[in-house]
Amino acid sequence: MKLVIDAGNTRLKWQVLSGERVTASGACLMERQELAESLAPILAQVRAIAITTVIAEDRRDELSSALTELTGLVPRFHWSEAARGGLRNSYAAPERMGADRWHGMYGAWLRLAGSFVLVDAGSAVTVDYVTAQGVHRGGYILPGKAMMLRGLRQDVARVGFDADELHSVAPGRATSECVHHGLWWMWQAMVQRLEREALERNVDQIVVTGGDATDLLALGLTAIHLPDLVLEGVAAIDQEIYGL
Ligand SMILES: Nc1ncnc2c1ncn2[C@@H]1O[C@H](COP(=O)(O)OP(=O)(O)OP(=O)(O)O)[C@@H](O)[C@H]1O
Ligand SMILES: CC(C)(CO)[C@@H](O)C(=O)NCCC(=O)O
Ligand SMILES: [K+]
Repeated sequence: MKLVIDAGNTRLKWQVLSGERVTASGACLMERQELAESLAPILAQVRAIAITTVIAEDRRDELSSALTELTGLVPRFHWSEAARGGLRNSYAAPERMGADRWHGMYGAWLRLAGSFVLVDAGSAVTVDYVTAQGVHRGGYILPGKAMMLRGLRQDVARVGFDADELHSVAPGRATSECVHHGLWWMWQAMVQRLEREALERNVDQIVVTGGDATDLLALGLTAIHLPDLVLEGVAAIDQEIYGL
């Protein structure tokens, strides 16, 4: 059995694969204790570990040694590449691209025919355009939803608000409403822009993934929702290199 991990800035997501079949999955925070508890039921079966991550080097080293301690295995880290299987990166320095973006694009490239735009709504939001020929046209990096709220909470003195989200775009009449409606209003604008650009650029499909993808769908985005796309992409690459 192979353990595949996507370690993002907020959460770590994992799957256990038996051949190409997912037999278990989970998510946890990056702390040692949480990780050990989350993985406890499957640890004995793990024979290899494949990781995609965008966390900083010190946290990555901690994750690596925690996994080695738990399993006795040295995890295999996968990074962004210049090209693979017909998919081509637009970055002059491909290794600088977040591995989650590359692995998400590769997952979509393997699954879909035609051009696509991949929206990963996680801690940050990324938007990446890929042509039907597999050429990455480029993309965007934006602050994520939780990050936008945190920014308002931390960086302005007089904007306190409830944690409860309000899904409305009506102009607010109290601080909490103004903040939550404002966020929803901005995300609705993002949905409208995505749909317009997809038409203008002849994009066949909009693909969404990440913890906040359901918000985009709730706002009416016409898209394919593939929640495990980043894991799928890195699993495929690990298999191409090391086998099942
Ligand atoms: N259980 C959860 N814990 C934390 N965030 C969650 C959870 N469920 C949904 N979310 C939402 O998901 C977002 C984080 O998305 P995701 O889990 O994809 O992040 P990530 O993989 O850590 O991010 P990234 O890869 O961009 O660093 C947050 O903005 C939050 O609103
Ligand atoms: C943008 C994020 C944070 C999204 O998870 C990640 O892909 C990342 O850290 N990227 C590095 C910079 C880049 O992709 O150009
Ligand atoms: K992610």
